[in-house]
Amino acid sequence: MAPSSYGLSRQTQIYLSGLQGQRPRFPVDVEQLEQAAHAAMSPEARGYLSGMTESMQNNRAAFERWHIIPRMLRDVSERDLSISLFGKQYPTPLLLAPIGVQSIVHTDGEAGVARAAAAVGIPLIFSTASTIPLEHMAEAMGDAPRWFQLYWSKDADFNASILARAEQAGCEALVVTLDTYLLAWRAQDIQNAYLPFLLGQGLGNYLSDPAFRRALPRPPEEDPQAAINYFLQIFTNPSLTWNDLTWLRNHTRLPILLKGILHPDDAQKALDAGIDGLIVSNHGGRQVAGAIASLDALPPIAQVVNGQIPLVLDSGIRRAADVIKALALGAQAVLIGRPYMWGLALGGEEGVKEVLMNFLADLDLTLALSGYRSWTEVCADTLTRA
Ligand SMILES: Cc1cc2nc3c(=O)[nH]c(=O)nc-3n(C[C@H](O)[C@H](O)[C@H](O)COP(=O)(O)O)c2cc1C
Ligand SMILES: CCCCCCC(=O)C(=O)O
Repeated sequence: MAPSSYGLSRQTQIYLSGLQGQRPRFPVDVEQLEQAAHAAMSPEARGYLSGMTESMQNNRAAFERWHIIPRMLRDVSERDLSISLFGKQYPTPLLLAPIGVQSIVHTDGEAGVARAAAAVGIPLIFSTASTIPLEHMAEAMGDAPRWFQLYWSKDADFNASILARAEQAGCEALVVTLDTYLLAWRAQDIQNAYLPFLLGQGLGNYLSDPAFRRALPRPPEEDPQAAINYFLQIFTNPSLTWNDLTWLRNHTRLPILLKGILHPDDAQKALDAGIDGLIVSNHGGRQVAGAIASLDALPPIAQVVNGQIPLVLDSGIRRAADVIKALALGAQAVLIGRPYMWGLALGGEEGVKEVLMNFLADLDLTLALSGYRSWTEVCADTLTRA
Protein backbone atom coordinates (compact mmCIF):
# COMPACT_ATOMS: atom_id res chain seq x y z
CA MET A 1 0.00 0.00 0.00
CA ALA A 2 1.35 3.45 -0.90
CA PRO A 3 1.91 5.47 2.26
CA SER A 4 -0.50 8.19 1.14
CA SER A 5 -3.43 5.75 1.07
CA TYR A 6 -3.02 4.46 4.65
CA GLY A 7 -5.78 6.69 5.95
CA LEU A 8 -8.52 6.75 3.36
CA SER A 9 -8.35 3.08 2.39
CA ARG A 10 -8.43 1.93 6.01
CA GLN A 11 -11.24 4.29 6.90
CA THR A 12 -13.32 3.24 3.88
CA GLN A 13 -12.76 -0.42 4.65
CA ILE A 14 -13.94 0.02 8.27
CA TYR A 15 -17.01 2.07 7.24
CA LEU A 16 -17.97 -0.47 4.58
CA SER A 17 -17.61 -3.44 6.92
CA GLY A 18 -19.74 -1.53 9.43
CA LEU A 19 -22.49 -1.08 6.81
CA GLN A 20 -22.37 -4.84 6.26
CA GLY A 21 -22.92 -5.36 9.99
CA GLN A 22 -19.27 -6.08 10.86
CA ARG A 23 -17.99 -3.72 13.53
CA PRO A 24 -14.24 -3.52 14.33
CA ARG A 25 -13.12 -6.34 16.65
CA PHE A 26 -11.28 -3.97 18.98
CA PRO A 27 -12.17 -0.42 20.07
CA VAL A 28 -10.95 2.21 17.61
CA ASP A 29 -11.01 4.96 20.24
CA VAL A 30 -7.80 4.74 22.27
CA GLU A 31 -9.40 5.42 25.68
CA GLN A 32 -11.93 2.66 25.07
CA LEU A 33 -9.11 0.41 23.89
CA GLU A 34 -7.26 0.96 27.17
CA GLN A 35 -10.39 0.26 29.22
CA ALA A 36 -11.19 -2.92 27.32
CA ALA A 37 -7.59 -4.15 27.59
CA HIS A 38 -7.51 -3.44 31.32
CA ALA A 39 -10.71 -5.42 31.77
CA ALA A 40 -9.14 -8.36 29.91
CA MET A 41 -5.97 -8.52 32.06
CA SER A 42 -5.24 -10.01 35.45
CA PRO A 43 -5.03 -7.34 38.21
CA GLU A 44 -1.29 -8.06 38.49
CA ALA A 45 -0.57 -7.58 34.78
CA ARG A 46 -2.81 -4.50 34.71
CA GLY A 47 -0.96 -2.98 37.66
CA TYR A 48 2.44 -3.68 36.10
CA LEU A 49 1.50 -2.32 32.67
CA SER A 50 -0.11 0.84 34.06
CA GLY A 51 2.72 1.89 36.36
CA MET A 52 2.30 5.29 37.99
CA THR A 53 -0.91 6.78 36.75
CA GLU A 54 -0.26 10.32 38.01
CA SER A 55 2.98 10.60 36.03
CA MET A 56 1.20 9.44 32.92
CA GLN A 57 -1.47 12.10 33.49
CA ASN A 58 1.37 14.63 33.52
CA ASN A 59 2.55 13.34 30.13
CA ARG A 60 -0.95 13.55 28.71
CA ALA A 61 -1.52 17.05 30.11
CA ALA A 62 1.60 18.25 28.27
CA PHE A 63 0.21 17.04 24.93
CA GLU A 64 -3.13 18.65 25.70
CA ARG A 65 -1.53 22.07 26.23
CA TRP A 66 -0.59 22.22 22.52
CA HIS A 67 -3.00 22.60 19.61
CA ILE A 68 -2.47 22.11 15.88
CA ILE A 69 -3.40 25.04 13.61
CA PRO A 70 -4.53 23.39 10.34
CA ARG A 71 -3.50 25.04 7.05
CA MET A 72 -5.68 25.12 3.87
CA LEU A 73 -5.38 24.91 0.05
CA ARG A 74 -1.94 23.28 -0.02
CA ASP A 75 -2.47 20.26 -2.36
CA VAL A 76 -2.05 17.37 0.07
CA SER A 77 -3.33 14.78 -2.42
CA GLU A 78 0.03 12.96 -2.39
CA ARG A 79 1.71 12.42 0.97
CA ASP A 80 4.99 10.90 2.04
CA LEU A 81 5.08 9.72 5.64
CA SER A 82 8.61 8.35 5.52
CA ILE A 83 11.61 9.53 7.51
CA SER A 84 15.30 8.83 7.43
CA LEU A 85 17.31 7.92 10.55
CA PHE A 86 20.99 6.92 10.64
CA GLY A 87 21.04 6.65 6.87
CA LYS A 88 18.06 4.26 6.73
CA GLN A 89 14.61 5.01 5.34
CA TYR A 90 11.64 4.13 7.59
CA PRO A 91 8.02 4.20 6.33
CA THR A 92 6.72 6.49 9.11
CA PRO A 93 8.11 8.28 12.19
CA LEU A 94 6.69 5.53 14.45
CA LEU A 95 8.68 2.81 16.22
CA LEU A 96 7.46 0.35 18.84
CA ALA A 97 8.99 1.07 22.26
CA PRO A 98 10.97 -1.68 23.97
CA ILE A 99 8.62 -3.35 26.45
CA GLY A 100 9.77 -6.23 28.61
CA VAL A 101 7.99 -9.46 29.50
CA GLN A 102 5.09 -9.08 27.04
CA SER A 103 3.83 -12.60 27.63
CA ILE A 104 2.17 -11.45 30.88
CA VAL A 105 -0.67 -9.91 28.87
CA HIS A 106 -1.09 -12.56 26.13
CA THR A 107 0.49 -15.87 25.19
CA ASP A 108 1.41 -14.49 21.73
CA GLY A 109 3.85 -12.23 23.62
CA GLU A 110 6.91 -10.87 21.84
CA ALA A 111 6.65 -13.22 18.84
CA GLY A 112 3.12 -11.94 18.12
CA VAL A 113 4.24 -8.32 18.44
CA ALA A 114 7.24 -8.99 16.18
CA ARG A 115 5.03 -10.55 13.47
CA ALA A 116 2.52 -7.69 13.71
CA ALA A 117 5.23 -5.02 13.52
CA ALA A 118 6.76 -6.69 10.47
CA ALA A 119 3.35 -7.04 8.77
CA VAL A 120 2.46 -3.40 9.30
CA GLY A 121 5.95 -2.02 8.62
CA ILE A 122 6.70 -0.37 11.96
CA PRO A 123 10.21 -1.03 13.34
CA LEU A 124 10.31 -2.82 16.70
CA ILE A 125 12.80 -2.20 19.50
CA PHE A 126 13.60 -5.49 21.24
CA SER A 127 13.82 -5.21 25.04
CA THR A 128 16.67 -6.85 26.95
CA ALA A 129 13.96 -8.06 29.36
CA SER A 130 11.96 -9.99 26.75
CA THR A 131 10.23 -13.27 27.49
CA ILE A 132 11.94 -14.98 24.55
CA PRO A 133 15.48 -14.60 23.16
CA LEU A 134 15.98 -11.76 20.70
CA GLU A 135 16.88 -14.28 17.98
CA HIS A 136 13.33 -15.66 18.13
CA MET A 137 11.87 -12.20 17.64
CA ALA A 138 14.26 -11.56 14.76
CA GLU A 139 13.16 -14.81 13.15
CA ALA A 140 9.50 -13.82 13.51
CA MET A 141 10.24 -10.52 11.71
CA GLY A 142 12.05 -11.75 8.60
CA ASP A 143 13.88 -8.77 7.08
CA ALA A 144 11.73 -6.13 8.79
CA PRO A 145 13.63 -3.44 10.69
CA ARG A 146 14.44 -3.91 14.38
CA TRP A 147 16.57 -2.11 16.98
CA PHE A 148 17.88 -3.46 20.28
CA GLN A 149 17.45 -1.93 23.75
CA LEU A 150 20.14 -2.61 26.33
CA TYR A 151 19.74 -2.79 30.06
CA TRP A 152 23.40 -2.21 30.86
CA SER A 153 24.19 -4.83 33.47
CA LYS A 154 27.01 -5.20 35.99
CA ASP A 155 28.31 -8.24 34.06
CA ALA A 156 30.57 -6.91 31.30
CA ASP A 157 30.80 -10.32 29.61
CA PHE A 158 27.01 -10.51 29.38
CA ASN A 159 26.88 -6.95 27.98
CA ALA A 160 29.45 -7.74 25.31
CA SER A 161 27.71 -11.00 24.44
CA ILE A 162 24.21 -9.54 24.12
CA LEU A 163 25.49 -6.65 22.00
CA ALA A 164 27.14 -9.11 19.62
CA ARG A 165 23.92 -11.16 19.47
CA ALA A 166 21.85 -8.05 18.69
CA GLU A 167 24.16 -7.12 15.81
CA GLN A 168 24.11 -10.69 14.55
CA ALA A 169 20.28 -10.64 14.63
CA GLY A 170 20.19 -7.63 12.30
CA CYS A 171 19.41 -4.85 14.79
CA GLU A 172 20.04 -1.48 13.14
CA ALA A 173 20.56 0.68 16.22
CA LEU A 174 21.31 0.32 19.91
CA VAL A 175 19.07 2.00 22.51
CA VAL A 176 20.69 2.24 25.93
CA THR A 177 18.12 2.80 28.64
CA LEU A 178 19.57 5.02 31.36
CA ASP A 179 16.59 5.74 33.60
CA THR A 180 16.01 2.29 35.12
CA TYR A 181 19.25 1.74 37.04
CA LEU A 182 16.96 1.09 40.01
CA LEU A 183 13.35 0.02 39.84
CA ALA A 184 11.10 2.82 41.13
CA TRP A 185 8.67 2.67 44.03
CA ARG A 186 5.73 1.18 42.14
CA ALA A 187 2.94 1.09 44.68
CA GLN A 188 0.54 -1.16 42.75
CA ASP A 189 3.19 -3.83 42.10
CA ILE A 190 4.42 -3.76 45.68
CA GLN A 191 0.83 -4.03 46.90
CA ASN A 192 0.23 -6.97 44.54
CA ALA A 193 3.61 -8.53 45.44
CA TYR A 194 4.09 -8.80 41.69
CA LEU A 195 7.28 -8.52 39.68
CA PRO A 196 7.31 -11.00 36.77
CA PHE A 197 11.11 -11.29 36.83
CA LEU A 198 11.02 -12.76 40.32
CA LEU A 199 8.94 -15.57 38.81
CA GLY A 200 11.57 -16.14 36.14
CA GLN A 201 9.58 -14.37 33.38
CA GLY A 202 11.33 -11.84 31.11
CA LEU A 203 14.68 -13.63 31.26
CA GLY A 204 14.67 -14.98 27.68
CA ASN A 205 17.82 -13.09 26.69
CA TYR A 206 19.67 -14.02 29.88
CA LEU A 207 18.91 -17.73 30.05
CA SER A 208 19.91 -18.15 26.40
CA ASP A 209 23.13 -16.20 26.75
CA PRO A 210 26.43 -18.13 26.92
CA ALA A 211 28.15 -15.50 29.10
CA PHE A 212 25.23 -15.37 31.55
CA ARG A 213 25.12 -19.17 31.73
CA ARG A 214 28.86 -19.39 32.35
CA ALA A 215 28.45 -17.20 35.44
CA LEU A 216 25.91 -19.59 37.03
CA PRO A 217 26.89 -22.37 39.43
CA ARG A 218 24.59 -24.82 37.59
CA PRO A 219 22.54 -24.58 34.33
CA PRO A 220 19.25 -22.65 34.78
CA GLU A 221 17.30 -25.79 33.73
CA GLU A 222 18.67 -27.50 36.87
CA ASP A 223 18.67 -24.51 39.21
CA PRO A 224 16.23 -21.81 38.01
CA GLN A 225 16.35 -19.93 41.32
CA ALA A 226 20.11 -19.39 41.04
CA ALA A 227 19.57 -17.89 37.57
CA ILE A 228 16.88 -15.53 38.89
CA ASN A 229 19.14 -14.51 41.78
CA TYR A 230 22.06 -13.81 39.46
CA PHE A 231 19.79 -11.80 37.14
CA LEU A 232 18.63 -9.68 40.10
CA GLN A 233 22.24 -9.18 41.15
CA ILE A 234 23.51 -7.96 37.76
CA PHE A 235 20.42 -6.57 35.98
CA THR A 236 21.19 -2.89 36.62
CA ASN A 237 24.23 -0.84 37.47
CA PRO A 238 23.62 2.39 39.38
CA SER A 239 27.33 3.18 39.47
CA LEU A 240 27.57 3.96 35.72
CA THR A 241 28.77 7.43 34.67
CA TRP A 242 29.26 9.32 31.43
CA ASN A 243 32.83 7.99 31.28
CA ASP A 244 31.52 4.44 30.79
CA LEU A 245 30.06 5.30 27.38
CA THR A 246 33.50 4.71 25.86
CA TRP A 247 33.15 1.01 26.73
CA LEU A 248 29.90 0.85 24.79
CA ARG A 249 31.34 2.59 21.76
CA ASN A 250 34.17 0.04 21.74
CA HIS A 251 31.72 -2.87 21.84
CA THR A 252 29.28 -2.02 19.05
CA ARG A 253 29.36 -0.64 15.55
CA LEU A 254 25.65 0.31 15.72
CA PRO A 255 24.48 3.89 16.17
CA ILE A 256 23.92 4.46 19.91
CA LEU A 257 20.85 6.27 21.29
CA LEU A 258 20.49 7.14 24.98
CA LYS A 259 16.94 6.62 26.30
CA GLY A 260 15.67 8.58 29.29
CA ILE A 261 17.27 11.98 28.63
CA LEU A 262 15.18 14.82 30.09
CA HIS A 263 17.67 17.59 30.97
CA PRO A 264 19.32 19.81 28.31
CA ASP A 265 22.67 19.56 30.16
CA ASP A 266 22.54 15.76 29.79
CA ALA A 267 21.79 16.23 26.10
CA GLN A 268 24.94 18.37 25.86
CA LYS A 269 26.96 15.67 27.68
CA ALA A 270 25.66 13.11 25.20
CA LEU A 271 26.75 15.32 22.29
CA ASP A 272 30.18 15.74 23.90
CA ALA A 273 30.40 11.93 24.24
CA GLY A 274 29.70 11.49 20.52
CA ILE A 275 26.34 9.75 21.02
CA ASP A 276 24.32 9.29 17.82
CA GLY A 277 20.77 9.97 19.03
CA LEU A 278 18.61 10.66 22.09
CA ILE A 279 15.28 9.33 23.27
CA VAL A 280 13.55 12.00 25.32
CA SER A 281 11.53 9.85 27.70
CA ASN A 282 10.33 9.57 31.28
CA HIS A 283 9.87 5.83 30.76
CA GLY A 284 6.12 6.19 30.27
CA GLY A 285 5.87 7.82 33.71
CA ARG A 286 7.07 4.62 35.40
CA GLN A 287 10.23 5.77 37.14
CA VAL A 288 10.33 9.20 38.85
CA ALA A 289 6.91 10.14 40.18
CA GLY A 290 6.41 13.83 39.44
CA ALA A 291 9.01 13.85 36.67
CA ILE A 292 8.83 16.44 33.91
CA ALA A 293 6.63 15.32 31.01
CA SER A 294 8.71 14.15 28.04
CA LEU A 295 6.99 16.65 25.75
CA ASP A 296 7.86 19.53 28.10
CA ALA A 297 11.49 18.36 28.19
CA LEU A 298 11.74 18.25 24.39
CA PRO A 299 12.00 21.95 23.32
CA PRO A 300 15.01 22.85 25.55
CA ILE A 301 16.77 19.66 24.49
CA ALA A 302 16.02 20.38 20.82
CA GLN A 303 17.54 23.81 21.29
CA VAL A 304 20.80 22.38 22.68
CA VAL A 305 20.99 19.60 20.10
CA ASN A 306 20.20 22.01 17.25
CA GLY A 307 19.79 19.27 14.65
CA GLN A 308 23.20 17.67 15.27
CA ILE A 309 21.70 14.24 16.12
CA PRO A 310 18.18 12.77 15.86
CA LEU A 311 15.73 13.16 18.73
CA VAL A 312 13.07 10.55 19.41
CA LEU A 313 10.28 11.10 21.96
CA ASP A 314 8.13 8.72 23.95
CA SER A 315 5.79 8.65 26.94
CA GLY A 316 2.13 9.39 26.36
CA ILE A 317 1.85 9.11 22.56
CA ARG A 318 -1.74 7.96 22.09
CA ARG A 319 -2.92 9.30 18.73
CA ALA A 320 -1.69 10.86 15.50
CA ALA A 321 -2.05 14.44 16.74
CA ASP A 322 0.50 13.64 19.48
CA VAL A 323 3.02 12.60 16.83
CA ILE A 324 2.56 15.88 14.95
CA LYS A 325 3.03 17.81 18.21
CA ALA A 326 6.22 15.93 19.07
CA LEU A 327 7.67 16.45 15.59
CA ALA A 328 6.70 20.13 15.58
CA LEU A 329 8.56 20.59 18.87
CA GLY A 330 11.78 19.03 17.59
CA ALA A 331 11.55 15.23 17.50
CA GLN A 332 12.29 13.27 14.31
CA ALA A 333 10.43 10.15 15.44
CA VAL A 334 8.35 8.78 18.33
CA LEU A 335 7.93 5.50 20.18
CA ILE A 336 4.53 4.03 20.98
CA GLY A 337 4.42 1.87 24.10
CA ARG A 338 1.30 0.79 25.94
CA PRO A 339 -1.21 1.19 23.06
CA TYR A 340 0.27 -1.81 21.24
CA MET A 341 0.28 -3.77 24.51
CA TRP A 342 -3.45 -3.05 24.83
CA GLY A 343 -3.93 -4.54 21.35
CA LEU A 344 -1.85 -7.54 22.42
CA ALA A 345 -3.89 -8.02 25.59
CA LEU A 346 -7.16 -7.97 23.64
CA GLY A 347 -6.30 -9.95 20.55
CA GLY A 348 -2.71 -11.17 20.52
CA GLU A 349 -0.88 -10.63 17.22
CA GLU A 350 -4.12 -9.62 15.43
CA GLY A 351 -4.91 -7.09 18.14
CA VAL A 352 -1.50 -5.45 17.77
CA LYS A 353 -1.86 -5.33 13.99
CA GLU A 354 -5.27 -3.72 14.22
CA VAL A 355 -4.10 -1.04 16.69
CA LEU A 356 -1.09 -0.21 14.52
CA MET A 357 -3.05 -0.05 11.25
CA ASN A 358 -5.55 2.31 12.89
CA PHE A 359 -2.67 4.44 14.16
CA LEU A 360 -1.15 4.68 10.68
CA ALA A 361 -4.49 5.61 9.12
CA ASP A 362 -5.03 8.33 11.73
CA LEU A 363 -1.48 9.57 11.14
CA ASP A 364 -1.90 9.91 7.40
CA LEU A 365 -5.27 11.68 7.69
CA THR A 366 -4.17 14.03 10.48
CA LEU A 367 -1.02 15.03 8.60
CA ALA A 368 -3.08 15.77 5.47
CA LEU A 369 -5.86 17.59 7.31
CA SER A 370 -3.29 19.73 9.10
CA GLY A 371 -2.13 20.84 5.64
CA TYR A 372 1.13 18.90 5.23
CA ARG A 373 2.49 16.46 2.68
CA SER A 374 5.52 15.40 4.65
CA TRP A 375 7.17 15.71 8.03
CA THR A 376 9.71 18.20 6.71
CA GLU A 377 6.88 20.76 6.51
CA VAL A 378 5.87 20.35 10.17
CA CYS A 379 7.50 23.04 12.32
CA ALA A 380 7.04 25.32 15.35
CA ASP A 381 4.37 27.30 13.41
CA THR A 382 2.24 24.15 13.21
CA LEU A 383 1.25 24.57 16.87
CA THR A 384 -0.12 27.04 19.34
CA ARG A 385 0.12 26.66 23.11
CA ALA A 386 -3.13 26.90 25.08
C1 LIG B 1 5.14 -2.82 30.92
C2 LIG B 1 6.27 -1.97 30.44
C3 LIG B 1 7.54 -2.52 30.32
C4 LIG B 1 8.59 -1.74 29.84
N1 LIG B 1 9.80 -2.33 29.64
C5 LIG B 1 10.81 -1.60 29.14
C6 LIG B 1 12.03 -2.21 28.82
O1 LIG B 1 12.20 -3.40 28.96
N2 LIG B 1 13.03 -1.41 28.35
C7 LIG B 1 12.86 -0.05 28.18
O2 LIG B 1 13.80 0.64 27.78
N3 LIG B 1 11.70 0.53 28.44
C8 LIG B 1 10.67 -0.21 28.89
N4 LIG B 1 9.46 0.38 29.10
C9 LIG B 1 9.28 1.81 28.76
C10 LIG B 1 8.90 1.98 27.28
O3 LIG B 1 9.98 1.68 26.43
C11 LIG B 1 8.48 3.41 26.94
O4 LIG B 1 9.46 4.31 27.37
C12 LIG B 1 7.13 3.81 27.53
O5 LIG B 1 6.25 2.72 27.61
C13 LIG B 1 6.54 4.89 26.64
O6 LIG B 1 5.37 5.36 27.16
P1 LIG B 1 3.91 4.91 26.66
O7 LIG B 1 3.68 3.55 27.20
O8 LIG B 1 3.06 5.96 27.27
O9 LIG B 1 3.86 4.98 25.15
C14 LIG B 1 8.39 -0.37 29.54
C15 LIG B 1 7.10 0.17 29.64
C16 LIG B 1 6.04 -0.62 30.07
C17 LIG B 1 4.67 -0.01 30.10
C1 LIG C 1 13.99 -6.16 37.71
C2 LIG C 1 13.69 -6.04 36.26
C3 LIG C 1 13.06 -4.72 35.88
C4 LIG C 1 12.75 -4.64 34.38
C5 LIG C 1 12.18 -3.34 34.08
C6 LIG C 1 11.36 -3.35 32.87
C7 LIG C 1 10.87 -1.97 32.68
O1 LIG C 1 11.52 -1.19 32.02
C8 LIG C 1 9.68 -1.49 33.32
O2 LIG C 1 8.97 -2.25 34.00
O3 LIG C 1 9.41 -0.28 33.20
